[in-house]
Amino acid sequence: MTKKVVHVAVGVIYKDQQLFICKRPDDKHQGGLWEFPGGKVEQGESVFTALQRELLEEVNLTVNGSEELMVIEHDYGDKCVRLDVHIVDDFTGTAHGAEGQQGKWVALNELDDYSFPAANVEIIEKIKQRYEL
Ligand SMILES: Nc1nc2c([nH]c(=O)n2[C@@H]2O[C@H](COP(=O)(O)OP(=O)(O)OP(=O)(O)O)[C@@H](O)[C@H]2O)c(=O)[nH]1
Ligand SMILES: [Mg+2]
Repeated sequence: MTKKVVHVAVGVIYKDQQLFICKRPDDKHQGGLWEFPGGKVEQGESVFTALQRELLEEVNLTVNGSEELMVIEHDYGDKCVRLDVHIVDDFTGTAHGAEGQQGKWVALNELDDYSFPAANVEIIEKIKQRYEL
């Protein structure tokens, strides 16, 4: 039987050589680790609409446009995810953890100081290539 895959829209929020990241609540899947804001794509919803909805809910940003970076499938054992990762550099608003979670702007060359879920290793590699770090 094929495993159910959870489809997730993930936003790499970029401004002036920095990314906005959030800390996942301890009680959630991969809790306590840092993440790029985002969440599940609902039935019948486009990835871009999910991205807009999740980033407004989680970090209070209005996404005007985004660009696909990559799609990653990762099996955590307890859960299988498909991350549809987009670079978000066209947005309005001031980013903050709008659901009470910790959130911060981190310089691209300091990303390695933060622990992310295993699926994010590839994302971070790709970001480094893109911004020539
Ligand atoms: N948002 C986000 N999720 C990620 C990342 N990396 C990663 O493996 N995930 C996984 O993707 C899944 C989606 O997550 P989510 O918990 O944000 O979903 P959601 O916002 O819809 O929240 P919910 O769980 O309250 O419904 C989680 O299993 C999470 O562990 C990442 O960088 N950002
Ligand atoms: Mg989320």
